[in-house]
Amino acid sequence: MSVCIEFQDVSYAYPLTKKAAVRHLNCKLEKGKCYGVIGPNASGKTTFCNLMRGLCPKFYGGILKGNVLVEGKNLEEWEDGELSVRIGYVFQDPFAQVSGIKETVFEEIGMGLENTGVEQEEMIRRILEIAKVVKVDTLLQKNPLALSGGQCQRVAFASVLALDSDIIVIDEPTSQLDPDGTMDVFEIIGALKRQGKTVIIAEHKVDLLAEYCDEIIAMAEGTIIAQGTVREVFQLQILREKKVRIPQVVTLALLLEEKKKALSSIPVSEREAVAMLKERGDI
Ligand SMILES: Nc1ncnc2c1ncn2[C@@H]1O[C@H](COP(=O)(O)OP(=O)(O)OP(=O)(O)O)[C@@H](O)[C@H]1O
Repeated sequence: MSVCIEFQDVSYAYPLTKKAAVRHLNCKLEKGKCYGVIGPNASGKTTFCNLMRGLCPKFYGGILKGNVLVEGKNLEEWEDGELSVRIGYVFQDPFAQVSGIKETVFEEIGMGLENTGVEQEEMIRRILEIAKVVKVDTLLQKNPLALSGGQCQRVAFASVLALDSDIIVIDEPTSQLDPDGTMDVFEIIGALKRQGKTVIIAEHKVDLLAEYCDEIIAMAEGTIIAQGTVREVFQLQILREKKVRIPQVVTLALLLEEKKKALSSIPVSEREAVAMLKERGDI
């Protein structure tokens, strides 16, 4: 097991707030795995993402206690520029990600690459390739400030993918997207996983997380209440107690269990549930 991010008893309070946004976070994230971060509104998901990217407290200010280690090195030991290439970060608000200084989507996607020493030919090749993958190839000559929410979210995603970071943190990437756009994002996440990237994704769409993630980190009221495989975490009673959303298929399986009609195990996708029901001859 190779740990790439570790939280050691991390608590953090934003400036001018009395209550810490997150408290006593302890977790280890392994290289090459995909993590889904779930929890109700204001449970601390974004703050957790901001912490691993070093934005709290460097950008936001506030008080940090404990240690956040990236590749074994404490956050303070990382140069800002170095960390921003090592960890790609797709913000919750795509409009916040757009630089506002580039005139075309093409330039916007390439912006992060400009300072990394990538040769121009390679840079153009990468921008065109990624634009196709995230389906913004028809927008390349548009002004980034004239994009719709969904288009902006795709461009923000493309800018981060262009950096080819080993670790990619994505905070609610589908909030502005329709169902097709959402599926596109999850397909990209699947491709990133296959490339061996470490992906951390905060999302409310738990049904999709269950299908794509290796592990789930569940948060409530600023703390991590559970971490483990999708199957382990989603069946925990504490999630229901803390009003953490769980996949519909898990709710159904737990209900069947209550009625003494339990499936052979807890399914985490519709496909699995159908297979289990077929196996015992129910359908
Ligand atoms: N910039 C900020 N200044 C002060 N408090 C903040 C700031 N950002 C977040 N908070 C507070 O920190 C707590 C955790 O918020 P956070 O945004 O991390 O939760 P979240 O789980 O991502 O929520 P959501 O699902 O609504 O995006 C909340 O109480 C929130 O009000």
